[in-house]
This record gives sequence, structure tokens and C-alpha cells, in this order.
Amino acid sequence: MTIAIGNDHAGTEYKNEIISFLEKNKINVINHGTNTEDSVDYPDFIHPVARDVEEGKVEFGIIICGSGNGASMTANKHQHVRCALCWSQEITKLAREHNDANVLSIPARFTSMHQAIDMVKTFIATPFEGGRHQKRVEKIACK
Ligand SMILES: O=C(CO)[C@H](O)[C@H](O)[C@H](O)COP(=O)(O)O
Repeated sequence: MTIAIGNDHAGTEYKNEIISFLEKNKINVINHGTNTEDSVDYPDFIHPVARDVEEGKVEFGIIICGSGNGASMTANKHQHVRCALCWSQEITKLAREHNDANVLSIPARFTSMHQAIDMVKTFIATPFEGGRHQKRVEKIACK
């Protein structure tokens, strides 16, 4: 599995820990940066992640910013991207089971590092339930 990851300056520390976790678990990572804590504009680092998902280069994207909102808004501008802003393991599980989310947005300034890693574990390990959710997910895309 390969995962694309991107973040703004508020998410760099969490991104680094998440990459360590993923690589320890033999998951390939495409890191779109940013890689410092110098102030940047989150769209510059989120669009490349969403594009990788949109183009089928990766199965999942992980994006991180302070509140998770700007990153999520940016990613959801892309066709075929279903980005979920999550702040707990349970919400992450539901985002995969019910919404077939393919991008996880993490609010670095409002979750602990432990919670962030837990959410990543849950995100990549939880299958989409399909069934009654399938037609709902198909209706998300604007015609
Ligand atoms: O999504 C965001 C804003 O919609 C993020 O929280 C950014 O990380 C945040 O705006 C950055 O704020 P800063 O004061 O420039 O560090």
C-alpha cells in the first residue's frame, strides 16, 4: 500500500511521527511536505495529496493542519476525493465504514499525537461496509 501525505506548518511534527509509524509498518509514503514549521499556505501542500488520490496513484491520503478544516475543504474540491475531518478513533472508523473516506484530515492542534496515530491505524485498517451506504456514497458526487 502507498499513502500520500501533506500538511501545513501546524502539522509537520505530527506528519513526521505518522510517516515513522507507516514506514515501520511497511507502508510506502509519498510526502508532499511541508517539512518545516515555517508558516505556509495549506492548499499548496494539500492539493498534491488530493491529486494523487484523484488520479488513483494512491489508495489513501492523510492531510494535517491546525484545525483540519482548511485541509479538508481543499481536498474535497477534488473529484473522487472523500475527505473526512476526524478527531476520534470512532469517527474515523465510521468515515471508512459508512462514507468510504479516502482522505483523513487530522486537526493537529486539537488532537494528541496518540489520538492521531490511532486514527491513522483505524483509517487504513477499516473496510467500507458497502450495502445501504453504497448508493449514498455514489450520490455525494455532483453530477
Ligand atoms: O485549516 C486551517 C485553517 O482553516 C489550519 O488550522 C491552519 O493550520 C491554520 O489556519 C494556521 O494558522 P496560523 O495562525 O497561520 O499558524
